[in-house]
Amino acid sequence: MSEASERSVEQTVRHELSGGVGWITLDRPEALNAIDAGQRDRLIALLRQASADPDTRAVVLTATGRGFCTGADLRSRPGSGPGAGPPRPPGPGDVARTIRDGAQALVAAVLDCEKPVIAAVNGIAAGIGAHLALACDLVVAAESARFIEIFARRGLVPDGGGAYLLTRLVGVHKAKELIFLADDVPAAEALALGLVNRVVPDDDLESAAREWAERLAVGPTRAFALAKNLVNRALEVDRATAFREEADAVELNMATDDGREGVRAFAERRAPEFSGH
Ligand SMILES: CCCCCCCCCCCCC/C=C/C(=O)SCCNC(=O)CCNC(=O)[C@H](O)C(C)(C)COP(=O)(O)OP(=O)(O)OC[C@H]1O[C@@H](n2cnc3c(N)ncnc32)[C@H](O)[C@@H]1OP(=O)(O)O
Repeated sequence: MSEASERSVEQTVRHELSGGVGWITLDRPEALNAIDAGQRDRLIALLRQASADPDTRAVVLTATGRGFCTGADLRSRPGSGPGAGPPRPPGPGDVARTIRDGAQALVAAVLDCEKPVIAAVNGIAAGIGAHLALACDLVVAAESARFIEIFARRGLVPDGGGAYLLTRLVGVHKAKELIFLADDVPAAEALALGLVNRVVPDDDLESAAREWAERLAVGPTRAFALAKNLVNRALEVDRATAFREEADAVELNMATDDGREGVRAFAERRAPEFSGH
């Protein structure tokens, strides 16, 4: 039985809402926060709930110990309890379905979350764990953090949007280098590559993530959601589509309370009070 299955998924994937910020914390440090299917599914559920919850204005994704997330838990097998027989070999399409419904759904839950998601990377981010961090809107890394596109070490094809994310973040040649060579990328190099926004001393990670998250949590939440979607789509659509969707987003936002509050506050020479609606 994997350690994960001895503790509840609520214990190993913790959630706390504080000051409008939803904190999601992976807490299985003894396995460097590798995730099994249950933990993956809880992460997806929490991100989807955060997206819909009006009291959640921003999300921070972090972990305990020296691992942020080292990808799929390669030691836990579904139904691998005592007396379980040998694993059934996957049938045709089974693995592709697992990837679609699992790793890809997890990364999509981050990209589609209608709240800003900050990754506070406390340590090693490997495999789908790296993609979980890199899919976030803002990435703050501890100096000791490192990113590993580790799949090639396991003879695997990157999944969970690895090629999609890396190519957009660092370009074709560097993406192929990271995928083919699977070398560790220390935080400072990740910053130089544009994989992360900030690198801070390990002890300052939580406060740095909290500072950004609390600023976002009092900002124009709907405008952030609309802008996030425009940026996410910017590399996929042509200019005409991008300009049309931008104009539609501006019009949508002007119909929100915050879309009017910002300009009104400026005219009245006072600080805006954004409600998030
Ligand atoms: C979305 C996931 C759903 C999961 C569903 C089931 C999965 C089925 C497999 C199908 C996979 C499809 C999707 C794949 C996604 C991936 O992410 S594939 C990549 C998987 N991850 C890895 O290959 C990383 C494995 N870990 C390492 O290579 C090393 O630990 C490290 C990251 C390079 C760090 O090395 P080091 O600092 O030397 O620490 P260690 O001593 O190796 O590790 C400390 C303990 O943590 C345990 N551990 C680390 N990573 C994992 C892991 N991924 N799974 C399980 N356990 C892990 C490690 O075993 C050590 O434990 P102990 O031996 O008990 O001390």
